[in-house]
Amino acid sequence: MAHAQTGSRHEHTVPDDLAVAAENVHVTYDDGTEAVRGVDLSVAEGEFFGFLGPNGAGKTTTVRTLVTLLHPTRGSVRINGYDTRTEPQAVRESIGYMAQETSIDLELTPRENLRVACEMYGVPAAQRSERIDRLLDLVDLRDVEARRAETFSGGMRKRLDTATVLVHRPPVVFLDEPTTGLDPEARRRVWDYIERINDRGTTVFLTTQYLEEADRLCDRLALLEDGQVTARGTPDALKATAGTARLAVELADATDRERRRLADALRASSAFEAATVERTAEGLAVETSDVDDVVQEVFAALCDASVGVTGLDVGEPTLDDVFFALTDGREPGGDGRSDDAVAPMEAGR
Ligand SMILES: Nc1ncnc2c1ncn2[C@@H]1O[C@H](COP(=O)(O)OP(=O)(O)OP(=O)(O)O)[C@@H](O)[C@H]1O
Repeated sequence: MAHAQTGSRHEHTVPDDLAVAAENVHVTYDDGTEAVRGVDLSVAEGEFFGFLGPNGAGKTTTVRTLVTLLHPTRGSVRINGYDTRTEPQAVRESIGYMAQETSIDLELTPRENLRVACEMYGVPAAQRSERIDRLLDLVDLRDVEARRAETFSGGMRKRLDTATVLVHRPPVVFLDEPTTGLDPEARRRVWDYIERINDRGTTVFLTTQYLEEADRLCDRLALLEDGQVTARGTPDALKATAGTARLAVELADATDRERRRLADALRASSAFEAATVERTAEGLAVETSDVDDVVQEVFAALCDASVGVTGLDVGEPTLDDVFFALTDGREPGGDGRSDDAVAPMEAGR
């Protein structure tokens, strides 16, 4: 276990009705590296929370602090209402933590691994067998339950790993890059599984580098850069900050007269306060930050003006666009394309 410097008692109080409540958390390693510099996080019970950031941003350090493996140098953390500093045992009993490195014993079968986990987490003996059966079904390893894990693929090992952190039915699980290195099919199965446990009410705190999945799965996201949260919000809110979507309208008759007639009709409509309309070779392009309303307005204007349309294409911003812009070209979890320092930005809380 790595050791972080321990500091003075926390100066702040944090609410205890959240699954995760971190306030002004700093973590400085013994060599002076300030890996986490003033992080605030609140995750509600049942939430699916995504924690993203480029390599070395401090995600793993933060997660290890939340799960009591490191002490914050400054600041305070409550997990399920328990203080990580004064009640670490209660915190550990109420969480599951899957580290980046697998913690399963490759010499053992899935059933044996789960039995060991049940013992470790103090699952009552009478409940073990049924609980293990259900977990093996949930992670789709029932067919291979008698095989040693060393014969498993990376995806099967990850699924078994995820099952072992759930034997004590923790209300919150922390998953650090659970699908890195897996092929798309294996990744899909791990995501399905994580989604299922969240559907059953488990709070999920996930670090991942797969932004499409983060967009699909997470209720809210935080972006960590250089030890600080620089953006947070729902995936939709974050995408909205990336600015504009672009609607390309291809007209059957793209003469100047026809394009001007339609552009005037579009500009006159009320949804167009936040949109710009420009002429293109094929017809028109509309840039807007309010894509839902504006698409409807475009349709209405096209119909009213009886304009012939041969194509309509909507290009919406993705989380990749958002984070690529925010991190100055370094992708969250990616290999990094620039080492430049980036200015902290706040994208709505
Ligand atoms: N035990 C340690 N001692 C000193 N510095 C460390 C230690 N562990 C991590 N660091 C440093 O702390 C910073 C944050 O590292 P951390 O592993 O938390 O980032 P991360 O966002 O999880 O990165 P990755 O996505 O690559 O896992 C980095 O500069 C790293 O080199």
